[in-house]
Formats: sequence, structure tokens, C-alpha cells
Amino acid sequence: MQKLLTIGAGRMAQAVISGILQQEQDRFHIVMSNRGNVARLEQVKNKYGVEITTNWKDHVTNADILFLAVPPSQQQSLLHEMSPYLTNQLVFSVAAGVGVRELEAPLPEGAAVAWVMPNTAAEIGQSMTLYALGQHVNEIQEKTLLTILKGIGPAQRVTEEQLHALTPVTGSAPAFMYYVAEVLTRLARGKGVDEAVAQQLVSQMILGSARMLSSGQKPKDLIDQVATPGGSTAAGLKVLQTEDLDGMFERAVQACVEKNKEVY
Ligand SMILES: NC(=O)C1=CN([C@@H]2O[C@H](COP(=O)(O)OP(=O)(O)OC[C@H]3O[C@@H](n4cnc5c(N)ncnc54)[C@H](OP(=O)(O)O)[C@@H]3O)[C@@H](O)[C@H]2O)C=CC1
Ligand SMILES: O=C(O)[C@@H]1CCC=N1
Repeated sequence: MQKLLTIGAGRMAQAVISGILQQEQDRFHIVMSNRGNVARLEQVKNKYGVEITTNWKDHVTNADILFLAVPPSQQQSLLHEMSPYLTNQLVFSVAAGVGVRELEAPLPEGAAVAWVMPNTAAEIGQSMTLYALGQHVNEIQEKTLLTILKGIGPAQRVTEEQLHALTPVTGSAPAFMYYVAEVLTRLARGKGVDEAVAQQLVSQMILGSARMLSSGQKPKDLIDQVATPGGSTAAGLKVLQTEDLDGMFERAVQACVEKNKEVY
């Protein structure tokens, strides 16, 4: 069994741990730490049955894998603090905007690092996760990483540059989708449907649409199947185009990219 130490016990650490425990329970002994919120640590202990610690330094030397799930602004000082304890652990981070170069720089020469970008659906094993590897990750470490990622959903290796550009598309865009869901749910409720029913209508519609997409059909063809020429959907789509929904998404993605750059 490999020992996996998380630094950070917040939303993303919990989402990933929850996914791993559902799929790969017997492969990893998990220890979770955070900055000092002991109540939160007790909660994760009760919820996931993991070991907890208020001092990650006690566990870092005999860990096989270090999972950094702290805010991007905290990560560089943490890496400097961690550096003297590193031997041959695999270090992976989910911090937005902090690429493999920035992960390697404060660590000893030869440190094995990976930059991983999951999303919150990791919690139910349905994240679309992107990852980029540092130059010193060996085959066994990559396999270990893929075992972890398999527990949280499909994973795709990309370059560091692509990961910067795609973080909004897979990491942040779930929030954009939930925003759309919130708007449609509100509209449904306005028609006299109660909240639970409204959410069920919208979530099943999104689930069905996602399954159609994942069958490999192109979004354009799927749109055409829905939008009868001259029909009501076409009228609705015209409003979205006239109001520049494309441009709004482009600007939202760009805003995420710019914000992630602010870490440095
Ligand atoms: N939320 C998301 O959808 C996604 C988030 N990410 C990335 O995940 C990372 C964590 O985000 P998220 O889980 O949302 O954030 P949260 O605020 O939920 O959790 C942050 C955790 O980091 C701990 N922490 C903060 N500073 C330190 C420190 N110096 N040393 C040790 N622990 C520390 C906090 O400790 P304490 O509990 O004591 O406060 C907390 O447990 C970010 O880098 C983000 O970019 C990536 C993809 C998606
Ligand atoms: O909002 C954030 O900064 C993080 C990055 C990707 C998703 N959440």
C-alpha cells in the first residue's frame, strides 16, 4: 500500500480523495493535513476514514506521494518549506496557474512533479482531468499517478502550455455549466414547478445532452437535430447568437487565464 499525504483538506483535496476511496480504496493509505483548521480535519476523518495530522512534516519523509491542494498563492512558500524533506516522493499539485516549471524550481534537482487539473466531479469519479508531467517523473511514478487519476474519472496528458490554456475549459467551466443550470432552474420554477422538480428537469436534460455528446456526435449536428428549421429552438438560438454568447464564453475563458497568471 502506498502512502499518500495531502497538504490541504479543502474542497479539491476532498473531491479527489473521495473519488480515490470509491475506486482504489486498497491501494493507498491516505493522510490529510491542512493549515490549522482542526475542525475541518476532524470532519474529513469522520467522513472518509482517513488519517489526519496537523503537522505534515511528520509524514512527508515516509510518504510515497505528496498531493498539494492549497491555494495557488500559498504554494511556492510551501514548496520551499517542503524541499529539505524530499527524497524520491512524487509531488503533484492541483493549483491553477502553477505549472511544472514552478513546481520543480524550489525543489531539489531531480524531484518528480506533476501538475494535475481535475474538477469537482472528482468527488463522484467523473472529473475530466488534465495533467502535465515534470521532466523527472519515471514510468512507475506516472503509473501511480494514473492509478490515482483513474479513481476520479478520465485523464488526458497535455503539455504545460496547453494546461494553462485549458484550465478554464475543464477546471472552471463546470461552474459555467452550473450557472446555466441555475438560470434554467429559476425559469422552470417561475412556471409553478417546485424547486426539486425544476432541478430534476434541468439536471436530466444536461445529463442526457452530455451523454449524446460523449457518444461522439458533434455539437453542431446535435444542435441541428434539436433545432427544427424555422422552429422555436432556432428562434432561441438566434437570440443567444445575437447577444454574443460565443464572445461571452471567450471572454470568460480569457478572464480565467489572466487571473491564473496573477499568481506570479
Ligand atoms: N475548486 C475547484 O474546482 C478546483 C480547485 N483547484 C485548485 O485546488 C486548490 C485548492 O482549492 P480548493 O480546494 O477549492 O480550496 P479550499 O479553500 O477549499 O482549500 C484550501 C486548503 O488548503 C489549506 N491551506 C491553505 N494554505 C495552506 C498552507 N500554507 N499550508 C497547508 N495548507 C494550507 C487550507 O487549510 P485550512 O483547512 O486549515 O484552511 C485548506 O484545507 C487551489 O490551488 C485551486 O486552484 C483545481 C481545480 C479545480
Ligand atoms: O476557481 C479557481 O481558481 C479554481 C481553478 C479551477 C477551478 N477552480
